[in-house]
Amino acid sequence: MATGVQREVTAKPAVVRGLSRSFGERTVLDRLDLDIEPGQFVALLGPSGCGKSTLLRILADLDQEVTGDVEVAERRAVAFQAPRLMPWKRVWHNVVLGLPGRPDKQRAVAALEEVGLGHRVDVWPKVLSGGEAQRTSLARALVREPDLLLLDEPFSALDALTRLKAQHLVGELWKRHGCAILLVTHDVEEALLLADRVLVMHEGRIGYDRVLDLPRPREVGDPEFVALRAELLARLGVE
Ligand SMILES: Nc1ncnc2c1ncn2[C@@H]1O[C@H](COP(=O)(O)OP(=O)(O)OP(=O)(O)O)[C@@H](O)[C@H]1O
Repeated sequence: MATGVQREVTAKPAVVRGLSRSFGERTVLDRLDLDIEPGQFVALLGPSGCGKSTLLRILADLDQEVTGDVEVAERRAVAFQAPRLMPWKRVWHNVVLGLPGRPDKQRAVAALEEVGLGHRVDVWPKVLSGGEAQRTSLARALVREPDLLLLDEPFSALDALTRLKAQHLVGELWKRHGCAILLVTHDVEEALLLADRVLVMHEGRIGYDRVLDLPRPREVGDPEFVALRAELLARLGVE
């Protein structure tokens, strides 16, 4: 994998125009527009049921029942809230599952080492802790060298400390790989700690779109951080 290499990617990893998706009578996405720039870390917030996962699934090409235009980088990868590992394959094999050619263990090991799981290569998924399973899922995404990494609440099932560590890891991996990331999250602080840009969905579209120019590493106590958190919570109707 392209460890330490910032790949030159010029095309936008996602361009969405007039995207609509309905389930029966209910319109979940309503003529939504979105551009994601190369290497940009975008956090997507919004109340439960507003359509965040629906949008992510469409970008991952897991749902094609849509109207509108969607162009997404061919090299994309997804990690979900539940790691979805195959219990009958060893951890390393899970990482390279679905890649063309013979399962490449060396490649899997490199990816697992990158997420701090060099010691878990040969075990079965059932012995992994929740945080380890989630990191395996990240390794599986990164081994595909994506231009766009789609993350659907990847940390929400983790305890607070493991979650902080996983957030830090994602920040580091993003810096190293230079891929664009779309992170669906409920957590305003997580969005403000990690993202370059924060989106809030509202009535089936992007209702709020803000580029963050906060210096990194971010500090939760920083006055600008505190002000942004209040602004976002107000947007989300949590005042
Ligand atoms: N396959 C489906 N069939 C019917 N309705 C669906 C389907 N998938 C999603 N929905 C509905 O679409 C709406 C948006 O769901 P979605 O999972 O995208 O929301 P979300 O913003 O990700 O929510 P949460 O934050 O709770 O995960 C919900 O009302 C949901 O019930």
